[in-house]
Amino acid sequence: MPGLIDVHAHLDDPGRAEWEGFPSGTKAAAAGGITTLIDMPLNNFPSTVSTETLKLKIEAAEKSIYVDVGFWGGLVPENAFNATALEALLDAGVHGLKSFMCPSGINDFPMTDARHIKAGLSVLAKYKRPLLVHSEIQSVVESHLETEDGGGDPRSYSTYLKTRPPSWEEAAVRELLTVTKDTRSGGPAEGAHLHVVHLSDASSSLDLIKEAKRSGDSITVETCPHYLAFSAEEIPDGDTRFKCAPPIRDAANKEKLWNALMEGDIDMLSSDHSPTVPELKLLNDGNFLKAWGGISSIQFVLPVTWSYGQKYGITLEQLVSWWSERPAKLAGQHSKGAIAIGNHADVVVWEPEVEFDLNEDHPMFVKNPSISAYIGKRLSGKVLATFVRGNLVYKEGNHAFAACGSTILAT
Ligand SMILES: NC(=O)NC(NC(N)=O)C(=O)[O-]
Ligand SMILES: [Zn+2]
Ligand SMILES: [Zn+2]
Repeated sequence: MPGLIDVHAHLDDPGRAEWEGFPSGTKAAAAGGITTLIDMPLNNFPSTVSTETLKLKIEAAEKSIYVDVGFWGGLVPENAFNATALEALLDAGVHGLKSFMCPSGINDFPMTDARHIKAGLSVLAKYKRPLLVHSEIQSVVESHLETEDGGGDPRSYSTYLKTRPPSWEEAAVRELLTVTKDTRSGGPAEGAHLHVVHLSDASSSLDLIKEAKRSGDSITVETCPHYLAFSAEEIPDGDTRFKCAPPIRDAANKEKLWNALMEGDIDMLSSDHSPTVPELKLLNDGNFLKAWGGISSIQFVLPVTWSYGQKYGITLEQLVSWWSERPAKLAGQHSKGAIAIGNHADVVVWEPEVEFDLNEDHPMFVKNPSISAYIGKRLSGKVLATFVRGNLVYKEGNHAFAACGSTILAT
């Protein structure tokens, strides 16, 4: 199959390499059949919001990556109204921009509002590159729940779930759609594209996105394997490995997400691999309100999608569409995403029918395996080998000696 392209991964390098890092993160990606990933501009320090900080990223990645790696740049209040700075960042090779509509949890990556996003889109239009948005708007009414005493037991998942209701996602999407109109044919930002990352709410938020697509807005949406594999009902008290934002919702929502994916209303999948050190996951404490939000998953997205998708009758062709073709298009990777003459030979060899237990004995290549929400699961779909541009980078538990992945810059 074509190698997977993960358009949403946080490898935290430079600056927080103890959370993940380029060597461990790309080794895990290769072991999971991912041949290209586009690294997010935050959780590393400093955040990737300028040509200088992009340079640090590229330096950190070079000679230490086992798969191809590209970069998103950050759209933040500091650069949003500075077209010259944004153009410099895009000229330097970021594949597009990423912004947050709520606090990101990272001090040097502040949130943006619709005005910043409108300004960003108008610059992106010239480059025909996308803006990816973390679409949640913190509402004042509910935010008191996020304070220390929570309004419930902080070890109980339902306490956390209530702090980030679907209305947060809906409010963000509603606001985004006031500016995505600009991307329509003939509009002031024609050529720009808006991509909603990690959708969790399969109800109103998704309905709004569907309607915008029908109206001709240039908009796509991804969801992540953890929203398709888990439901709120089954998350044990204190098990903060499952904390992420937006949160994993109830089983009925999960069912709706699968239906939307099967119907083509959700365009693609990404890992949103967002690990940290075990100490910040507060695994002993189990405090959902204080623990770091983010799921560690990059090595297992292929078997997870395949295993949990059996019930819905997913096909290999759908896997390729969700994990290779459409992500390649979003990231402007025209020589990737399909096995075709002239393309890079980015290939994963795997056995869909082979099952394995993801226990402590299973080789894990992420830096902090204990925080992964998938430990303890039985999955089907074993990756045998991964090739990046024809180079064998992973085979049956072993990696190539040389880290021969390339940094990929947009031109
Ligand atoms: N700072 C983060 O990496 N946040 C991430 N955290 C999640 N998803 O829980 C994200 O993508 O929003
Ligand atoms: Zn996010
Ligand atoms: Zn993320």
